[in-house]
Amino acid sequence: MNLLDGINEPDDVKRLSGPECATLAEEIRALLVAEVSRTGGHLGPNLGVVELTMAIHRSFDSPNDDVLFDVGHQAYVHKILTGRAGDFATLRQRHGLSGYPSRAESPHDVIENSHASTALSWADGIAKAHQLKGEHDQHVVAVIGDGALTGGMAWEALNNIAADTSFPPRKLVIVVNDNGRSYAPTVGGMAHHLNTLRTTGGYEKFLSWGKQALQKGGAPGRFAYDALHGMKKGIKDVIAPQGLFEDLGLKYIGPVDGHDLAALEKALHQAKSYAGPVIVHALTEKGRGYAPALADAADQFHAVGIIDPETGESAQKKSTSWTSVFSDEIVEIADRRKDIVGITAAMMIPVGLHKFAAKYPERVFDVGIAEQHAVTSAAGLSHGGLHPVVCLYATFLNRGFDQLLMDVALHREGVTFVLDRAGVTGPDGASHHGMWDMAILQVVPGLHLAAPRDAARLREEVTEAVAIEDGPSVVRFSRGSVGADVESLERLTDGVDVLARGGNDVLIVSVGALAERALDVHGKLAAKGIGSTVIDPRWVLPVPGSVITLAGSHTLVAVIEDGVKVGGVGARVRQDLRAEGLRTGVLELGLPTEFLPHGTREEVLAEAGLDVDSMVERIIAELPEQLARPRRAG
Ligand SMILES: Cc1ncc(C[n+]2csc(CCOP(=O)(O)OP(=O)(O)O)c2C)c(N)n1
Ligand SMILES: CC(=O)[C@@H](O)[C@H](O)COP(=O)(O)O
Ligand SMILES: [Mg+2]
Repeated sequence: MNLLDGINEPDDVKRLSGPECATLAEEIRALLVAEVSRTGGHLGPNLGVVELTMAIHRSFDSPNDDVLFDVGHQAYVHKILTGRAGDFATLRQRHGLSGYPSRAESPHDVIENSHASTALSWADGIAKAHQLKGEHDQHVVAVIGDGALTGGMAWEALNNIAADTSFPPRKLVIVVNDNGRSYAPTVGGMAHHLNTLRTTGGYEKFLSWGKQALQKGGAPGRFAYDALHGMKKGIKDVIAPQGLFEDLGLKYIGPVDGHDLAALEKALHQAKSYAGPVIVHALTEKGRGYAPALADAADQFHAVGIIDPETGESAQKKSTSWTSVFSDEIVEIADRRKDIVGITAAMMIPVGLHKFAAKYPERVFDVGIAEQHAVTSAAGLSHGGLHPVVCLYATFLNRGFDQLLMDVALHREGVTFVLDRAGVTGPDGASHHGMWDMAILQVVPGLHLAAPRDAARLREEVTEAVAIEDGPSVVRFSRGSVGADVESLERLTDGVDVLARGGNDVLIVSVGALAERALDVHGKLAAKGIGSTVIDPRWVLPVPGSVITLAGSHTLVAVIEDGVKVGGVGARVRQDLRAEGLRTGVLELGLPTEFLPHGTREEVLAEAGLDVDSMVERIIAELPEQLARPRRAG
């Protein structure tokens, strides 16, 4: 019988002795390695917060106290301590445990959104609500990583939290989980400050460290140390971010060894008793206790697939990913064009800029988890005569929409956006599906958006995109493996590819990576005596003219797209048809305006009605009505 079997809620952790806690930590790490190596997930981040999460749940009273996790990818230990240890075999699977906090799973879970840098704003709001409602015994604890602290929202929140002059003061504890990494080492001035603390172990210790270092230098060293001590205030503001935090009006406690449970609990109890907002700075190690993760220089097993638990080696068969195709193509483009520069928001390898950065380090910028800054700094780079390629996961572009609209498009700056993980992604769930980009971007004046159907078109359309210099260009593609190339029968003058011909009952407009599926629909319709033409516009926004022309000669247009149908390409085709006075029916086969669950990409697409059979059925059901309607208005 292990201790984990007896952990069903935080009180069960509170009752453990110190040695028992050490045993429990070992059991938790063993469970994480055993289960996550089978399911895939955020192994490294969670191995790094075992003691930290235990200390939080031993020091506070969730769910009466709110325990928040920024991003939430590091909440597996929280789930284990709140009664879900037995569910990890279903992690990130359809109807299984979410990889992020989930209110449907537990009252202990609050933030489901996996977009970084939001937890402090949540905490500020909750703390204000407790205060206004007179709930003065409830704490809000927000765990935020050093990476998420590079996001602008975190500083907007800190600015407000620090302004709290209310009485009684709000009970808000910010736990900085500082492992020095996002995926790779965290970049930026904040990281430098935190690193200074990490290396000198805190301001006071910094001075004694300085004293020893300087006194080794004899009399001059002693003089320098005295001068240093005399500049205590100045040094404190420059060297120790507690100066940064304390100058904001926030109490700073730390740095604390994030793997020393007793020290953590001492700091958290000190924070709990402090009258006002307080920061506890914990130093942790991503991948702690698991040698393969610690040996992984790239990202210390930030997000793993299925791996061999003994070696950490991938146990999945190798395949060509969309990202790898882009990663090679952008280097070839960078070879040809010296004005091309790349920008990533703390995801150099995941978005495929690492090869570009390795060959031309001065031409690739990692701005931290700061998509808004990434987009507007790209407008600046363009204004300065370069052509930036901003590489993000599609879902994270949501955060930089205003900057794209008002800094890039309004000024007609030539910036290219490469959106990886566009469409249904799968295991990361609702806030990770990249399903809104085509809908929100179709309102941007002067924007061109391409959705490549395969590797050949990806290479082609990225090259075409970086040639657009008078406004934003976007290329969006899926997560995971890219299929075989889908060749066209003919390319029309405006770049639209005809993939199949077979009659004028239906014009199937295939957007992006769903081309093979569109051809399967074509084949199944033909087997039922329904003739269709399949086209891939390649550039879907604005809708090419030949799409509208072809639609005018078909009974029904079916637009298949891996994005929300409200405001999607299908909706745009309908608008453009009506503007031409054409009454051709349009069937928008896109995603519903819903938050879609986690699962495999196939499962989620099927549940959204984008499996082949469902689409065939919907087209057949729609046809009779269209056949009975006049093709032209009036
Ligand atoms: C807005 C946004 N951009 C990018 C990401 C992708 N992402 C997930 S976790 C992560 C790194 C987070 O680093 P940190 O906050 O230090 O947490 P750690 O993994 O080190 O525990 C990134 C960039 C995200 N979730 N949200
Ligand atoms: C939490 C986060 O945003 C990323 O780590 C994400 O989970 C990675 O997704 P991929 O597995 O698609 O790279
Ligand atoms: Mg980190």
